[in-house]
Amino acid sequence: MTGKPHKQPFVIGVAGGASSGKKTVGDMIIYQLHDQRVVLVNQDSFYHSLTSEELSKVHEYNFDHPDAFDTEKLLSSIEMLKHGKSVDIPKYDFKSYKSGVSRRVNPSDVIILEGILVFHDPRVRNMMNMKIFVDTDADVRLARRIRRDTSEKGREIGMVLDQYSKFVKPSFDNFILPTKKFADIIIPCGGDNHVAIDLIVQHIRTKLGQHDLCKTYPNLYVIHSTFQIRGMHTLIRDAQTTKHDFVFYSDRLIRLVVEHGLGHLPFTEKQVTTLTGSVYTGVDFCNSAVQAIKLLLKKGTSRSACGLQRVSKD
Ligand SMILES: Nc1ncnc2c1ncn2[C@@H]1O[C@H](COP(=O)(O)OP(=O)(O)O)[C@@H](O)[C@H]1O
Ligand SMILES: Nc1ccn([C@@H]2O[C@H](COP(=O)(O)O)[C@@H](O)[C@H]2O)c(=O)n1
Repeated sequence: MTGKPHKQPFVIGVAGGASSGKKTVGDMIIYQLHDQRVVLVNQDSFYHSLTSEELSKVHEYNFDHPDAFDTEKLLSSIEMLKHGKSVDIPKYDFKSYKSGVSRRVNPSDVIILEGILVFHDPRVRNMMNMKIFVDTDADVRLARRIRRDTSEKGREIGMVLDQYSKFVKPSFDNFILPTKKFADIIIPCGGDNHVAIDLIVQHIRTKLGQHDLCKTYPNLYVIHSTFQIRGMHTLIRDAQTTKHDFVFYSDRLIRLVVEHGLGHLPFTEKQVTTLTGSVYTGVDFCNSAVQAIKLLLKKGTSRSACGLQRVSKD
């Protein structure tokens, strides 16, 4: 076998009612994962094109029913991406009700699959590593829908309201809401919920950073790679880097490792009295933690010892 073994991407499903904020949540995750390869796939891309007969009676067509989507194509597309292959995903036109030219989607570290019914089919659900349901009140969803459909899709407000009461609301109650129970995370207020988005992104980062070694050694922690860390690694690998810079950046990297390690050591609560006489409650490393640092100092090279001494006085 040649080349690197293919690492399966992390697949996130984002479901919820129409205009609940699914795409907004997906975009916010992408924004925060700027240093990873992330792709957003929209279930809307897999709407069946309408036949001329269906088109002539478009007001009777239920776009909120699971049968409105080509789920087989969606499944095979996600399967391809999961196996590290590029795939052509159709572009759906809400005005002509037809699929047009495709866009090429390349394999990524994270795939976000967003759509009203992405939790409906168990085969699609089972491809997901994380399932998010965006829970937004019906009146907010309707207000956003009216604004969006009249301004972006050029539809009459009467038609939007008819479609809502005839298909959108009943389908939400019958097909979308029952899939909420499959969610790992339910986000109230969608894109306004920054706390939920931060927690989700942290979890994804942890999962992406998990090497196979982490499965063998459950107490192994991998420091999250930032542009700063990658920049310093680039510098210390560069044959053109001066000795002074090599020492400077190696030292900074060693300190980062030690500081990160200290964060995993046991501690106890400790109270101290400050110079002004008030009591401050902080933490104190346990004896075992200090012993561990001393051991590292004994075994360490002179450079790592230097880095260690800067973060631990003992
Ligand atoms: N938190 C929010 N506050 C105000 N408007 C929002 C918010 N989230 C989404 N929107 C707007 O509502 C509309 C639908 O949002 P979108 O994320 O596309 O929903 P969905 O993907 O669920 O249909 C968009 O016009 C978007 O700009
Ligand atoms: N030709 C179409 C296709 C779909 N819809 C509506 O779109 C909604 C789903 O999209 P979101 O991005 O809002 O999740 C769904 O409620 C369909 O009724 C449409 O109006 N016309």
